[in-house]
Amino acid sequence: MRRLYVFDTTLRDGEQSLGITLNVHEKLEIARQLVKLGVDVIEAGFPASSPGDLAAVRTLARELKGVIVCGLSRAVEHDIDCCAESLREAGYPRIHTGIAVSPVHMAQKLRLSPDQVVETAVAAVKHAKKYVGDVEFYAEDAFRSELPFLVRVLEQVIEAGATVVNIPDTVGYATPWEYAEMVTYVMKHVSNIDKAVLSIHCHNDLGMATANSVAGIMAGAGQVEGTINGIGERAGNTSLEEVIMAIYTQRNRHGISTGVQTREISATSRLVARITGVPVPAHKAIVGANAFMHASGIHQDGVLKERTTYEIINPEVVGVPKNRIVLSARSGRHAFRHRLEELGYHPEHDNLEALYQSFLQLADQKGEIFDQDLHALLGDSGSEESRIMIKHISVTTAGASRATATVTLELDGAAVTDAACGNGPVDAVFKAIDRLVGEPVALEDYTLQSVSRGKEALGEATVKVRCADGGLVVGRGISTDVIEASARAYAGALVKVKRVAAGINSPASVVVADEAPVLQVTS
Ligand SMILES: CC(=O)SCCNC(=O)CCNC(=O)[C@H](O)C(C)(C)COP(=O)(O)OP(=O)(O)OC[C@H]1O[C@@H](n2cnc3c(N)ncnc32)[C@H](O)[C@@H]1OP(=O)(O)O
Ligand SMILES: CC(C)C(=O)C(=O)O
Ligand SMILES: [Mg+2]
Repeated sequence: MRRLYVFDTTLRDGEQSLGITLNVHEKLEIARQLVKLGVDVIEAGFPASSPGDLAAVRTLARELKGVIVCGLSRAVEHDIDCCAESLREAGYPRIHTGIAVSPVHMAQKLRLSPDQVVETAVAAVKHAKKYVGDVEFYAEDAFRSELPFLVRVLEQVIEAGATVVNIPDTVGYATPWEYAEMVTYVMKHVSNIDKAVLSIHCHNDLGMATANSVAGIMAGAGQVEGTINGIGERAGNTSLEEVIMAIYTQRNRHGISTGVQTREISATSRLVARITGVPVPAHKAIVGANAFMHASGIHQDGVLKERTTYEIINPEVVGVPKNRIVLSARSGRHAFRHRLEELGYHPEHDNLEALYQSFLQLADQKGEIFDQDLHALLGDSGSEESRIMIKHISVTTAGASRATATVTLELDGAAVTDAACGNGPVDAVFKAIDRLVGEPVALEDYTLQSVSRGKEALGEATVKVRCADGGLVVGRGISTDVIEASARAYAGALVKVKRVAAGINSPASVVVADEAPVLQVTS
């Protein structure tokens, strides 16, 4: 296996993200996690940029053990002196210095001729070498440079003592095959490249930082640079976790390994997101909240039969305890039954189909279905012959306490409609149902509570009614609409009373028609 070195610049290039400034405590907390993650190099900051960053790099250099701690500088003596000063107590210090090599940067930004750039680069490396043995040179904007000139610069800085040479795609302009071509070109034409490690550093302006980095690694680069969660200047840097996992998942095909403890990836990502305040998009590869969730029936069925049908990474490998099957209207019977069984329910085949249809109806209203929804669904279902159906409810309110409700029920196979007034919509609906069902009961108690999470959470209404014989009957109703939930609870209680009176013992239930709008409220 070829060993790839992993250079983390979350605390330097990552910190160049708009709106992020990390203090020493925050840098140290992230850096300690990066050590656990097993990166080889931590670029801790740009010591010349401010006294605070110099102090932060100094603290990290002193505190971190068993890892190379690096500081960035321009090819300017003062910057290099600041790096050296901040790295004095590091076990393994590295100074990362360099200068831009593309025509536009040299002419417009630096206002230096190519010869002056070579001279400045060599002088910077020599100056850094006075302090540390390990000097990395970056050829900024290397991808837009003229390759023969890049070769000339790299040969001379290696000659001056650079141990690592970095050829960044500073503005994220490359495509994978072009970046790989540049790596191949450098390896072939830089005569002394065997005396240094070739490093790659990509930006994500065209969304290709990971692809370019992997292409560069396949072409032979020995070190990859990037940040956790891909944070960084503009559109960000290469996401290290993506590159690491690309290398890991393909290790048997490409024979490349890193020293990274992949199980620390998820914790590292969460820590960086928390401390920087930059959230990780849900669909982000490896560390996004959805990365190991399966949403559609065909995928869920596949994963339940054999995980690798739709998962190329075992979530445990990156520190995610397990994948998740998310139930929604796109779920099929396999996933639905699987979750019910996990929750301890073992419905018969026929009942399962009825439950599945109720589940779909609910999922169409609600989106994601949580376990509480399933518990509610199970408690709310009954056999076909014990049902009454709420076909339609319309409520007109006038002021806070007057309402008229018109309710259509399918009762004993026939649709019946009646209307009633009440002190508010729920009272009016109850009175209309009273008229339709015709059982003499007194409402003893009515409660309403949320039983699941989310904007479309289910409301559960519970009613207690006292029958003519003095007994108490309870009805429960579940819906995303509280009036509908209340109607289901009340109708359920009344139908139970009716069935008990008729000597029928099977459980009663109330279902809602799916062919018509159930509820209409006007004011
Ligand atoms: C691609 C990258 O990510 S590079 C790293 C980016 N990081 C940072 O910029 C760190 C934060 N920066 C800072 O704190 C400041 O910009 C400092 C301390 C570096 C410099 O501040 P100032 O001295 O005020 O200069 P300022 O930033 O305005 O301009 C940059 C100067 O450095 C020059 N310069 C830029 N890069 C380099 C380099 N690699 N080597 C030598 N000179 C350079 C520019 O040409 C310009 O020079 P000029 O003043 O002669 O025109
Ligand atoms: C300073 C260098 C390494 C850099 O960040 C870049 O070129 O993107
Ligand atoms: Mg960069």
